Amino acid sequence: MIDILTKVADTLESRKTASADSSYVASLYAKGLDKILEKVGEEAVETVLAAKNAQQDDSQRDKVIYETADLWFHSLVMLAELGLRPEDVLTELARREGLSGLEEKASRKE
Ligand SMILES: N=c1c2ncn([C@@H]3O[C@H](COP(=O)(O)OP(=O)(O)OP(=O)(O)O)[C@@H](O)[C@H]3O)c2ncn1[C@@H]1O[C@H](COP(=O)(O)O)[C@@H](O)[C@H]1O
Repeated sequence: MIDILTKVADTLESRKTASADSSYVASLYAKGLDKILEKVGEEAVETVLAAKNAQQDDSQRDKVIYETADLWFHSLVMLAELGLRPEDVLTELARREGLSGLEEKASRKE
């Protein structure tokens, strides 16, 4: 399933030469990084609101998945705009795997 991140990232890369009229991603690139960051922020807020609603109402759980997909997608566009890849983030997560968050935080304070 992680392959989908690579596949979408490849599509996002190919949209760098596409016309803004034919591609939503190309239209975001044309508007620039600030617009992309605005979308990431907007989708993050929508994800938080969906999660809070799902806490009260199980029927809202699908909305959390939908909004998280929007957030991940726009984050991938942000990475692409900056010349970064989802694999870079996955490598960082892999580096952290098994490293206790509490221990890591404590080591920063020393
Ligand atoms: N995964 C996605 C994806 N998820 C969400 N979206 C779009 O993201 C947009 C954001 O939704 P909103 O409701 O926030 O947008 P809006 O109100 O139209 O936006 P604003 O005017 O407020 O900026 C919608 O147009 C969605 O269709 C996506 N658009 C594209 N992709 C992937 O990107 C690929 C390339 O897309 P195109 O460049 O459009 O061909 C596609 O093949 C998909 O794999």
